[in-house]
Amino acid sequence: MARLQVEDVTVSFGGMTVLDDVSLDVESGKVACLLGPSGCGKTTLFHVVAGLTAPDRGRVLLDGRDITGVPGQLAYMLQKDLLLPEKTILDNVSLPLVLRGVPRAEARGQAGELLDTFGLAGTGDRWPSELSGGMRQRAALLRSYLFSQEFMLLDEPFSALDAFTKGDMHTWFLGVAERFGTTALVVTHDIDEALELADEIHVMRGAPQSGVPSRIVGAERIERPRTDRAGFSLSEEFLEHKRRVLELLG
Ligand SMILES: Nc1ncnc2c1ncn2[C@@H]1O[C@H](COP(=O)(O)OP(=O)(O)OP(=O)(O)O)[C@@H](O)[C@H]1O
Repeated sequence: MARLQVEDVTVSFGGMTVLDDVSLDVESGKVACLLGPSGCGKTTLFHVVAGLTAPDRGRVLLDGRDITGVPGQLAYMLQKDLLLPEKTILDNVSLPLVLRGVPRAEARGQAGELLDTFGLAGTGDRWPSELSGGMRQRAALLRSYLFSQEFMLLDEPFSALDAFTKGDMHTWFLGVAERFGTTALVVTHDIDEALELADEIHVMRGAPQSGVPSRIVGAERIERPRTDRAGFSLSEEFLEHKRRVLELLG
C-alpha cells in the first residue's frame, strides 16, 4: 500500500479552480517529486497534503488513514523556512522534540547525535547567521526530520541555493533518505532537480489564472539506484527522462 495517497483533490479560490481532480500516490521509502510550472498550484497541493488547506473535494490518506484537513500529521518544510535567529543551531533543531514534551537536555542530546549525519558537526552552539546557506538548509531539514522521521513534505527546499551547493545537497539528501528509509514528497519547478532526486516525478500542468485548472498529466519513474546518481545528469538516460518530462509539461 502507498504511504501517501492524494485522491481526486479539487481546490478553488473564489471563482478560480486551481486543482482539478488531482490524484497521486507516494510509495513507502520513495522520494517523489511534484513538478510543474510557477503558479500551477504546487504549493496549494502541498498545503492540502500538510492539512493546512481543506480541499473542496477529495481526500488525503497516510497509511490508509484519512488526514484531510488535519494539520500536524506530517513533517513539512516550507520554501522559506527560517531558523529562529536568537536560538543556537542545536536549540533550533531540537525544537520539535521540546514541543512534543521531551525534556530540553534530552532533546538536545537526541538532536546532537544527528548533527554529524546532517553535515552540521561542530555547529550546535553557533547562531544561524554564522552558517552558510547550505548549512542553514540542512539544519532546517534536520528540524523537519526530527518532527517526523517517517514522511517529509518539502516545498522547494533547495531553490535558494547556488548550483554547486544545490548539487551537493541533492547527493546528501538522497544519502540521508536512503539511510533512514524516509518517504518524501518534494515540490519543485526545477526539472533537473526533480530528475536528480526523484524515484517518481508527478507532472502537474495547467494555468489556473488563465482559467485552466491544473491536473496531474503523467508520471515519470526513475529506476536508477540513488547511490548511483553521481554523473547521472550527464547521461543519455537522464536526457531521455528529461525529454519525456518536457513532453508532459507541453
Ligand atoms: N489563499 C489563496 N487565495 C487565493 N488565491 C490563491 C491562494 N493560494 C494560491 N492562490 C492562487 O492559486 C494559484 C496557484 O498558486 P500556488 O502558489 O499553489 O502555485 P505554485 O505552483 O506553487 O507556484 P510557485 O512555483 O510560483 O510557488 C495562483 O494563481 C495563486 O495566486
